[in-house]
Amino acid sequence: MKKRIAVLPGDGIGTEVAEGAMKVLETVASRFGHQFEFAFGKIGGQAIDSKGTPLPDETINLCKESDAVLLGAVGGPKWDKMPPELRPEKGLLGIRKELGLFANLRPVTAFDSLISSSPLKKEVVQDVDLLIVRELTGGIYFGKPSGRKGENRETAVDTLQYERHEIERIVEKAFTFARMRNKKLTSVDKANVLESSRMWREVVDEAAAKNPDIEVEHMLVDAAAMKLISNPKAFDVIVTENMFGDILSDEASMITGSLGMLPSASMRSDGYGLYEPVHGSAPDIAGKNMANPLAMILSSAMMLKYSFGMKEEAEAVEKAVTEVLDAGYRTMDLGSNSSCTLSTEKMIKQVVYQLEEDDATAGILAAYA
Ligand SMILES: NC(=O)c1ccc[n+]([C@@H]2O[C@H](COP(=O)([O-])OP(=O)(O)OC[C@H]3O[C@@H](n4cnc5c(N)ncnc54)[C@H](O)[C@@H]3O)[C@@H](O)[C@H]2O)c1
Ligand SMILES: CC(C)[C@H](C(=O)O)[C@@H](O)C(=O)O
Ligand SMILES: [Mg+2]
Repeated sequence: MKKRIAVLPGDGIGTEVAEGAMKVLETVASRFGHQFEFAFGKIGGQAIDSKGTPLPDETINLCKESDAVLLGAVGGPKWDKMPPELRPEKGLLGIRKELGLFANLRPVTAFDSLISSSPLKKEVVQDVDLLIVRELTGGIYFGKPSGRKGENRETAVDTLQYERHEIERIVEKAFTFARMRNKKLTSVDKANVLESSRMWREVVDEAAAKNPDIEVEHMLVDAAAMKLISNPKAFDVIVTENMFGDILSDEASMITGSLGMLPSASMRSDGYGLYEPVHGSAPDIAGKNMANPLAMILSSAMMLKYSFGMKEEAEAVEKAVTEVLDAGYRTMDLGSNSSCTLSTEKMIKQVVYQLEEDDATAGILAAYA
């Protein structure tokens, strides 16, 4: 299969980890006989510096003309004092909105060999496998008005607004995923305070009545934050609005041991998607060849599965990552076990090597079959 992939490495460790996803995809292409063409675009601080805007039109067009998008990360202290419209994050929010990517899937999987990397107890994290379905193009991130008011700009305004149809489509997606998994859906809101959350609950209840095969529960976001750490195994699929999903997913990353382990897919209904790690540009470790590339690599596996329908290829990538971790290889964020601590580049090489090894083993097994 021939596919064109837009690559937007962005800032900080974004460029380092995007390299990993491309190397892994090249290996997948040669192992499975596909052709992946990478087309590069600028976003975030990188785009501000060279084009004067965090989201140049050519980047939007490049994404629209591609079969899927890979994005590293945006942001950094260099641009933190920029006016709101010229912040790198505006580029990320803009591309999500522009491409209509309303459904952000953030799977949280506890790898057996990383149980001791988590700050939580072994019995709490072992076997956790949950999916956060985060609404991505509405809510307080996009509400109008927003900004400063008053003679001395002493009033700051952010507006939390949701249209019913925006809630309906994300809730429908969440039911679909719950059906494909363990048929349990937890809707997280703040219905004891927010009107948008009360409408959210109404929509979920209506959908629950139409989908009686799915067990549905409502949970307030503060309690959900607590439960995610005390008993994450109680969750299967979590559906929630934009900002709650942002916060809960970083929290949930600690179940896996590191923010550097969480991949994500930002999708619309036709299967088109942008694939990005949950983490940011990590200015504290950027340029040091220390970042964990696995969240980005696992995001590329999500791309293979969800946008290209390449399930076997996606599973091969996930298997290679699991094997590398089982063999004891770690990046710094997963806890320093000196002899097996790898740089970003070496971790990428290890995953590529494992993918090639698995291919050779599959070839040998086929010859004997
Ligand atoms: N999707 C995105 O592009 C995205 C997401 C989150 C934050 N950001 C931006 O990134 C910048 C930094 O934000 P932040 O520091 O709050 O969040 P961050 O996710 O960049 O980093 C938080 C902490 O996690 C560590 N970390 C993150 N990813 C890692 C990886 N792959 N390997 C090892 N350690 C990793 C960092 O070193 C840091 O200590 C900000 O400008 C923010 O707006 C961008
Ligand atoms: C950088 C920021 C705009 C972004 C978000 O809040 O959506 C990030 O935190 C994420 O989780 O993808
Ligand atoms: Mg976030």
